[in-house]
This record gives sequence, structure tokens and C-alpha cells, in this order.
Amino acid sequence: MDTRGSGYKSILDLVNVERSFEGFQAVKSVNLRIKQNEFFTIVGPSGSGKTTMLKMLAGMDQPTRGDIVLNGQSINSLAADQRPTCMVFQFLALFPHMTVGQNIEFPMKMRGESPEQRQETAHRLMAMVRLPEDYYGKSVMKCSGGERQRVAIARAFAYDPEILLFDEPLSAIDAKLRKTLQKELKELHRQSGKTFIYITHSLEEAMFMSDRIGVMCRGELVQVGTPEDIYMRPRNRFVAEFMGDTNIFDVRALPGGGWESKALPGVSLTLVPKDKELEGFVMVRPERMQVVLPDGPMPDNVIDCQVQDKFEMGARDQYELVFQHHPISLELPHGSLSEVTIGSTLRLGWNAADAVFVTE
Ligand SMILES: Nc1ncnc2c1ncn2[C@@H]1O[C@H](COP(=O)(O)OP(=O)(O)OP(=O)(O)O)[C@@H](O)[C@H]1O
Repeated sequence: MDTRGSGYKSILDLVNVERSFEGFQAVKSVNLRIKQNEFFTIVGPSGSGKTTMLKMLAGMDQPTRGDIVLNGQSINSLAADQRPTCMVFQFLALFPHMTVGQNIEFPMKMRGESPEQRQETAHRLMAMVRLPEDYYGKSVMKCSGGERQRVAIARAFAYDPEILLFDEPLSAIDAKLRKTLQKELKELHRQSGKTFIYITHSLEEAMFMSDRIGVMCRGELVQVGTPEDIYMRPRNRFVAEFMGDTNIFDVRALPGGGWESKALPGVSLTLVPKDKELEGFVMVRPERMQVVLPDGPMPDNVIDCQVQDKFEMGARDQYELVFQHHPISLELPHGSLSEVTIGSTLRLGWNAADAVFVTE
């Protein structure tokens, strides 16, 4: 699939990039154009080829076919240390016997910068990643996980790369600190003007941080788009289901008008087809389902469901229901339906505009 697009300045172009391991294609003919200063996130199930992609961009692995083009020049044959990229890992490769300052200064030392120059830059980078000034002489072994991650990010910036590559940098960090670091990384991206390419298993993190998201499945880049595109306008059923809970119904146009679904027998549906399709699947996100009240507005589609379970998820409540035997998901702000009991009947509905056509 060609997801290169046009009309903007790209820093990195992947042209038919493939990587095979003894006949097994871990990455299949990927075409992608990454914009300068973009925050681009790759998501996908385990084994879908995300790390293999990132390693090829870093020069730690080579494509078996295709070209990686940086600022218009192929960099396939450039070694990792000659590329303007730097990788930040989940299990950060800091030097344990060194101080925070020495770790951050390492790339500058390799470049032969003077101790004064190095120290000045190290302090500037420490301030940038919000490390206290007196941490300069502290052993990294005495830093917390979050502080070490900040040291690793500061050191990555000390290489002064054009592109920073992040392989799940926050996955080993607890939820509260992760949220803080996500905000800081986003701000760092904005301030630095560098291009970030990021891998995460957290869809929430991807949605929160990225300008665009690329979804991988079995080595293929199946969709590239803004977080809203990917969540609300998934290209196929895999992306719809991977990017969050969803209701999926098979649908067919009826000869006399209206639609039917095997999943919802006896219900005549109102839908707005994409591209004059006569059958396929539609997706309705659980938060787009509405509870139909006797004196409230009537959505285009209405079904009576039985409540099977309720899960309180902080600010949101999730409900599992069934229409006959078909599972239905509903998500509401916490406390919206305090009187509903398990086993009771709830009238749900959705508007035609909230049902998105997806291919198999
Ligand atoms: N050096 C290798 N030799 C053989 N197979 C490999 C090698 N590296 C990766 N693979 C295979 O390529 C596929 C993609 O691996 P990759 O690590 O890129 O996936 P991933 O999407 O990053 O997974 P995860 O989310 O679990 O980290 C997997 O099936 C993996 O076993």
C-alpha cells in the first residue's frame, strides 16, 4: 500500500522497504513518507514488524529490498553511527558506572568537544528534560526509572540527531509518571523541532502524542493517518478492532431501501453507505451508542438490548450487552446510568452518520 502522499516536505521516504528473515517477511513492501518535524507513531500487534522497521531506520538492520531515503539521498548503505538518527530504548542503554553528566556528555566527548562546552550543553539538556542541576554528578544507578529515562532522552539529544527513534521508551514506567513523561516528550518535540518516530503498545499514548499514526499488521503498513482518522475512519476491520473497543455489524442493502444485518435479525437499519456499497461491515464505537429515553431524541437506528455486565473505568462506565446473541458495547460518562441493573433491558440507538463502513 502506498501511504506516501504528497504536497509536503518529507525528511524520510521508505520506498518498497522489505525485510525477510530466512524466507519469512517481517516487513512487507512498506511505502511511507515522514514529514520534517513530525511526531509519527507506529502501532501494531506483537510481531507485526515495528521494531524491525525502526532498526532499519537506525541502520541497525538492512532492508532486503527497497530504499530508505533521507533528505532525498538513499541511506541504505550508511552505518548506524553515520546516520543522523538516534534510538531511545525501553531498556535504556545507559552506562551504569557513569554519572548523569558523563552519560549525557558521552556523544559530545566522542565528537571531541571541550569539557567546558560539554558541561554547558549537558546542563542545558538536563534543564530541557527537567533533571535537577545537582544531578549532574549523581550516579545513574542512584536515579529512579523515570529519571534514567530522562537521562537517556537528554543523551539522545546530545547526539544532535535529525530524527529520534523511540522503541517503547515509557512502557516500563508506572501509569502516573508515564502520563507526565508523555506530556514532556510532546512538549520536547514541539520545542526542539526534531522529527520523532515512536513505537508504543499503548493506543492511548499513540492517540495523545502523535501527529500521525501508522498501523502495522503482519509486516504490512495497513493504514496511516491522524489519530482521529485511524480511530474514527479505519480502513478495515483489523484497524477498527485494533484501535479500540467497537461494535461491528455485517450489513446488506435491502432491495426496497434500508439495510439489514445478520447480527441484528428483524431490524431495518438506516445507514449512509460509502462509495455506493451494497454490503459490507459497519463499525459503531461504544461511545457513539446512545441510550434512548422515552422523552429523548430518537436516533436513526434503535435496538433493545439486555445488560450483561458493567465495568467502572474511572471517568467512564463500560457496559456489555446483547441483542439476541450479538454482543453490544456501550460507553458512557461515569454515573450516567446509575439505576441500570444486570439483566435489565436497555433501548440503545445510533445515528446513521456514526456508523462507519469498513472492509473485511
Ligand atoms: N533477527 C531475526 N531473525 C528472525 N526473525 C526475526 C528477527 N527479528 C525479528 N524477527 C521476526 O520478525 C517479526 C517481527 O518482529 P518485530 O520485533 O519487528 O515485531 P514487533 O512488532 O516489534 O513486536 P513486539 O511488539 O512484540 O516488540 C517477528 O515474527 C519476529 O520473530
